[in-house]
Amino acid sequence: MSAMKVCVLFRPLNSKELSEFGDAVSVQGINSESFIIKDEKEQEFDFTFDRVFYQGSEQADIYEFLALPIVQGALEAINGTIITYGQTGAGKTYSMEGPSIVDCESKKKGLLQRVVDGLFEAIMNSEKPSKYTIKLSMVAVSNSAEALQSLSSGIANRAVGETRILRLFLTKFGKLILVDLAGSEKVEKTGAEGKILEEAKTINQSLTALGKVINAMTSSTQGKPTHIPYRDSKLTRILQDALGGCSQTALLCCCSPSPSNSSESLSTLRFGARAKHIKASVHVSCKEDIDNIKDATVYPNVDESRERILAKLRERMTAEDVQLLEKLLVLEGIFFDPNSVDEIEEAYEDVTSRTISSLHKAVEELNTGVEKMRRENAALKTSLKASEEFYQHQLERRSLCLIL
Ligand SMILES: Nc1ncnc2c1ncn2[C@@H]1O[C@H](COP(=O)(O)OP(=O)(O)OP(=O)(O)O)[C@@H](O)[C@H]1O
Repeated sequence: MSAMKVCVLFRPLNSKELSEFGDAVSVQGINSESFIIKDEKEQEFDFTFDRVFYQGSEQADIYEFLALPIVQGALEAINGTIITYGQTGAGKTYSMEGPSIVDCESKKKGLLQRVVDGLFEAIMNSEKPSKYTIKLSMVAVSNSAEALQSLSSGIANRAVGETRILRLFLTKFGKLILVDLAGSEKVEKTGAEGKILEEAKTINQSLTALGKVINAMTSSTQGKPTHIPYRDSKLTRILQDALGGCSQTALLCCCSPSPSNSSESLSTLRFGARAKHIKASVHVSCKEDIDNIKDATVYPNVDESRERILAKLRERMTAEDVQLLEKLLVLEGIFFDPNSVDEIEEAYEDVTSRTISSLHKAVEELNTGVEKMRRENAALKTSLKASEEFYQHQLERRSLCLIL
């Protein structure tokens, strides 16, 4: 089984598509996993995914297949990520949030509401609900309604068109990330100008970076470690855990079934097909990590959490290096929440990369210095040789005079 669960959703035809093409569709279902799609030239392409949700599918079915195992995993300390991908208007936000986060008919609730409800329900039904704390980016929330209200107001404050990333942290347990990616269509098709064009370009850059990461992860390397360019964009950095770490990830590729959008749908499906090939082997270390987390004792206060993080760093570095790193973090003005292992790791990564680049700079300077000294040395040798020849010549002349 692939490490990433990849599903496809075909939303219902919208009124524009219906008026232009009637009820014509480019998709022909084979079964719940496979279908055929025709491009503009009527060429057929067949695809198979973990599950295909055709027009008229229930939001509850998508949640149960795609997200429920991730919610259950979060309670078992496995990080989870759910991503919706596809062109503008393909149904990403509808799948994630339904028509509205709060005040939503229960049948139409999206993945977000169902994940939050599912999480609180599982916690309330657990033997010891008090051992769980849920944080929404860093704000503690105590029930589903409070969480959804905060998410709803947070979402209302975001610009339309950008990628929305929602993070839910279960302190001491898993972290859940829900990502509603920005539209994946080509910039030209949006007809964007000015500020919107600039925004579209940034979106394209982060989607390109995501594509590059997935390509790097799925390229055959014949046993050689491949460089995965996670740091190329904020999006791929945030998704680093989801794509390469100890995590369960689900990707919902949202498509229009209309022939008018077949080329964009095909590009979304090809992206999904590529993501499906991310090897399960990148998750091999997961089991051990999860067992370690499960076995770990509960750390009730900040000092103990900090100690746990430092202990983790000590495993990789000498005590002296850890002390230096602590000092460096303060000097560099990198502040972090001592409760969050992720943040300290990010800070650690930042310091490491900065240290590496200063080392690179120092090596470059040294090389320049060495080169300069080499040139000076060569020049000295040449002038020494010239002096030797001069004196030799003088000596020979004097000897000649003496003989004469
Ligand atoms: N499964 C669905 N059932 C009914 N209506 C849907 C469904 N999916 C999408 N729609 C409708 O299609 C329209 C566009 O959907 P949506 O806003 O989710 O697109 P999107 O992919 O998030 O676009 P953008 O990238 O612009 O955010 C909305 O009016 C939404 O109500």
